[in-house]
Amino acid sequence: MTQTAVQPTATGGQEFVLVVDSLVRRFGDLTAVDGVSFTVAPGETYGLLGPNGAGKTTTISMVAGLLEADEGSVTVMGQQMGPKKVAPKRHLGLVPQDLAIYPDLSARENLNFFGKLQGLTGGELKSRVGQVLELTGLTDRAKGPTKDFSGGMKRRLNIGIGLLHKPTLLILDEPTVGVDPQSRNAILESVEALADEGMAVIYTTHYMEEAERLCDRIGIIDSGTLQAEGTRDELIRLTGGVDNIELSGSGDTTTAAEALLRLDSVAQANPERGHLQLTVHDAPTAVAQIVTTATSSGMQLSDVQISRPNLESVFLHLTGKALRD
Ligand SMILES: Nc1ncnc2c1ncn2[C@@H]1O[C@H](COP(=O)(O)OP(=O)(O)OP(=O)(O)O)[C@@H](O)[C@H]1O
Repeated sequence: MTQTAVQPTATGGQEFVLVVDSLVRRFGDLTAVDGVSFTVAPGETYGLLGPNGAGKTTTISMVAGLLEADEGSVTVMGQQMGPKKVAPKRHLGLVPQDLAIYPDLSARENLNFFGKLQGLTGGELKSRVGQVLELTGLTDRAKGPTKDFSGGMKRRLNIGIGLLHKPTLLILDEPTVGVDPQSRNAILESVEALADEGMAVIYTTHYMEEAERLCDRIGIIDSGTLQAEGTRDELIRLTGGVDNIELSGSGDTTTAAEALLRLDSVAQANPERGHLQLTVHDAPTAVAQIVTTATSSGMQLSDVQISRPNLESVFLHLTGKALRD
């Protein structure tokens, strides 16, 4: 669960699409990335979740071979990555935060242009462009200059360009920042479809809902360091795994609190006038017994609210600050 250096395997790392080992990158006095290690397996979606300035873009710039690492290494399909390396870059599709499309060309013309740059020709190019237009939901808008597109449509096309050559590993850097809800959903659905087809994906975001929905494993990054990594459930267990239940209503909350504390599921009970705050284990299972006990010990309930920990709680627990400042 906690961060450990990942050793490339005897097979040259090929059981993983990507092995990132102890990466460090400094800008002057600032250490933007400070010993980050993680792996991504075939078909896995790995989320890098952290606030602005955490070091996500710097990390993936080194993963994509755009930026030299000061220390550490990146191995893609068993090949060492770096700014001067060509072979490992063929496995990657990088979708940067900044748009790289020609505004006077249509979506199809942009895809044809970038497809040719990537070495696609003839029937293969035509069929890939058609598939990518479909996947990004732009088939109906394939004609007409892209300068007329919404921000979300431009971003979908940007993703499409990264997919043309069928990369083994797709890297998406905050692909939903500033897009409308409809495009956001279309982007998330496309990523799910690609992962279902077996593509490995790195997805950076500061939206915890996106990480929760898409990612098989999540690395929580702050101040250039991976604070923890694991599945959503593994990360949530780091918070102690306790849930909160708030009972509202009239009656004797102090007596109800005493009775509730005798239940195995209730760890803490704080009575206030008209409210009772409970810290409990496994709220969905425990709630029925809690309601019965509170009612039979003198509370008349008007409302019951359950809140469970999420990745925001994990981030708060690990760093003492909110994910979205
Ligand atoms: N070329 C650079 N020169 C100097 N400092 C840089 C450079 N690139 C990044 N930084 C600094 O490194 C730190 C990490 O930045 P980075 O862009 O990797 O974070 P991020 O998690 O991707 O944030 P965001 O969500 O805002 O994109 C920040 O403090 C940033 O200001």
